[in-house]
Amino acid sequence: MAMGVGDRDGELDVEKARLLSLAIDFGFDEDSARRCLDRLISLYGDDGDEFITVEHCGDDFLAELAETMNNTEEWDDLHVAESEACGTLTDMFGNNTEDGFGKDYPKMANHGNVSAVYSIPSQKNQVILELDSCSGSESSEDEDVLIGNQSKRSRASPQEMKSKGSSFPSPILGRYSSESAHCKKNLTQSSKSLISSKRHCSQTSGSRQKTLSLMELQALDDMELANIVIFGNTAFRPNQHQACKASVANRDCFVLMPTGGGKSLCYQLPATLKQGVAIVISPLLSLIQDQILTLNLKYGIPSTFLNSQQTASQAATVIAELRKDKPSCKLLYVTPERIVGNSSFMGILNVLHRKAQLSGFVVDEAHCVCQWGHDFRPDYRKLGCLKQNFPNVPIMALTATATHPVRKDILQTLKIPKALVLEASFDRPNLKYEVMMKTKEPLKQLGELLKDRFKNLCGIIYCLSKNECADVAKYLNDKCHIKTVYYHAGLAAKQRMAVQKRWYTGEVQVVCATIAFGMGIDKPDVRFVIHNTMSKSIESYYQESGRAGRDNLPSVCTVLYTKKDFSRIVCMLRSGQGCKTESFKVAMTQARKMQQYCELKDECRRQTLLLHFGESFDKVACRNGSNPCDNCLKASA
Ligand SMILES: Nc1ncnc2c1ncn2[C@@H]1O[C@H](COP(=O)(O)OP(=O)(O)OP(=O)(O)O)[C@@H](O)[C@H]1O
Ligand SMILES: [Mg+2]
Repeated sequence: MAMGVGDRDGELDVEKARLLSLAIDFGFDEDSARRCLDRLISLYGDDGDEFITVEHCGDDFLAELAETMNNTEEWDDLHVAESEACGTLTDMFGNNTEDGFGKDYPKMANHGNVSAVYSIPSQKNQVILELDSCSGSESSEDEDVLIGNQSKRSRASPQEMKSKGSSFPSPILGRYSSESAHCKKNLTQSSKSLISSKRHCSQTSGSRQKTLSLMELQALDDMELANIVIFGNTAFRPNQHQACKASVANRDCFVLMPTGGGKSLCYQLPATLKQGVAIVISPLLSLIQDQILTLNLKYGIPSTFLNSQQTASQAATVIAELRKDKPSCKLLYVTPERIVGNSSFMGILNVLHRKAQLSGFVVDEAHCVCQWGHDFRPDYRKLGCLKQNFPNVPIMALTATATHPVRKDILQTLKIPKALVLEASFDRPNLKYEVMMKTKEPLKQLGELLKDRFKNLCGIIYCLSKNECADVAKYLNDKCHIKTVYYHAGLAAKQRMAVQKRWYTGEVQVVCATIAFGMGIDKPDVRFVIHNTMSKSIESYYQESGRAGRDNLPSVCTVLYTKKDFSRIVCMLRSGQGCKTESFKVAMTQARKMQQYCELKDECRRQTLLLHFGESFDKVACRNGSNPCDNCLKASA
């Protein structure tokens, strides 16, 4: 039946009212929304019904509205951080080198003095393995091995372990032999410092300390031993051992673990034990930088990288290393662009494979494969070429953020349908989730929150834009006398490094940052993560808030929320996605879910987060746990 003019007018009014309330609900002001809507309707035709019959006109309207807002906030440009990350790596590894790892590597490795360059090891609590040599004899039969959470001062080499009766594959022994003398010396000194280090440990961490008898030591398999000796961990976390075993058995494997769950170990450890080189595909140079520094400087595992921003001679050095009969590097990090459509690199992989020196592929942050994921990288989509070209080389894919459809897509795209799927719970029981409505004076509210609840504690305050970072930090410093630094990709690389260092060393406890701060951040004792503006998706929120409490001690994740912030997110998404309507719509759907999380009145926030990743979770566990979310706390009051 044809629609009459009156019907159409009525429908248009209803639709206009719906769109206006949508805009208001998303935090836009009513006048701007009304002006924008009238303009759109007149653009679409005399009576405007062409506009309202367009599917998803709500998204189009919001996109248009976002553009008319002339938002002047400076969103962060992660590409800047990326190119500078490469600069840092190049500085460190480029100046030399016969072995492809840079002349500074052995020097820094021996002194363990990395904090001057980058702030990793001195912050790590757990890297140590000490032999209690009170007896004065290094090879004494009844010596125990003490492992625990202490600052890094000495480390036993696998040779030391072997002299105690354990077996260890020769490639490792060979590599560690140069460190042996250094380690032995430290070991004889260790008894003196043992008591003080025990005291230190009990003060700094709630983690267990454990003493292994020789019998226990001998019962360990190579992987368990490497976990202790090389990585300084007391034990495996859930699924790590299985993942390592799958890799050593050349089986494809898909590892799903929460942020900070310890995914890196799942491929770094087997790569160290296996013959040849593991190729690690990672999406960001800054992540690669972090990993390379940690592997070389902290664990002494030779690792290197190839990327498009290296000079020809730097790349040639790495390639020459790979062409050796037995390359000494154990892990080679590349961005996906290096693999996809790069025939010369494929040639190098072929040669490695023929020499039986290609130990496996690792696809880190594997959710980037997925088009509707939050960090889609088109070249990740083409990584199916790995299995096609090297069907017998195992692939390990890892991610912290994957809903069920995303997981399926990852396995399909990488062509590893039969991969062993290792899925740990995404729950982080030590994190308390809460949302607070912003008051009329949100900065004052933030200052009071920090003073009342997080005094002298280390934390991150996430902001949406560069200006917001600087403004919030200024307010906290000037008005609240809380020492605060800020960090975004617009700062020069040197400034960013300096900020990170001040925060890592505890000189400053609070950092206001955009999402540029976080890639590779691995500080164990972050006690709070406050979102001064909500994240753009649940996935991003889970990842950002997940930087709290990596030491498993209680920590708080707070969102300060107001509807108006959602309109800022829409503006950001609009300017970020440009005219790509489809991706804008996907991004909007994700942002709406985040908004729903913020607006939950009674539902358990932990359950909502986990449900988003397809994990069913009984909210009673949150309510009865030691860190219930704000809604569960309210319910049990
Ligand atoms: N078995 C273990 N025992 C103690 N600490 C561990 C263990 N495994 C990993 N860790 C530590 O946990 C921290 C987080 O590890 P890692 O960076 O691998 O996490 P991730 O799962 O890759 O996190 P993200 O999702 O943020 O990338 C690191 O400091 C690492 O040294
Ligand atoms: Mg990781």
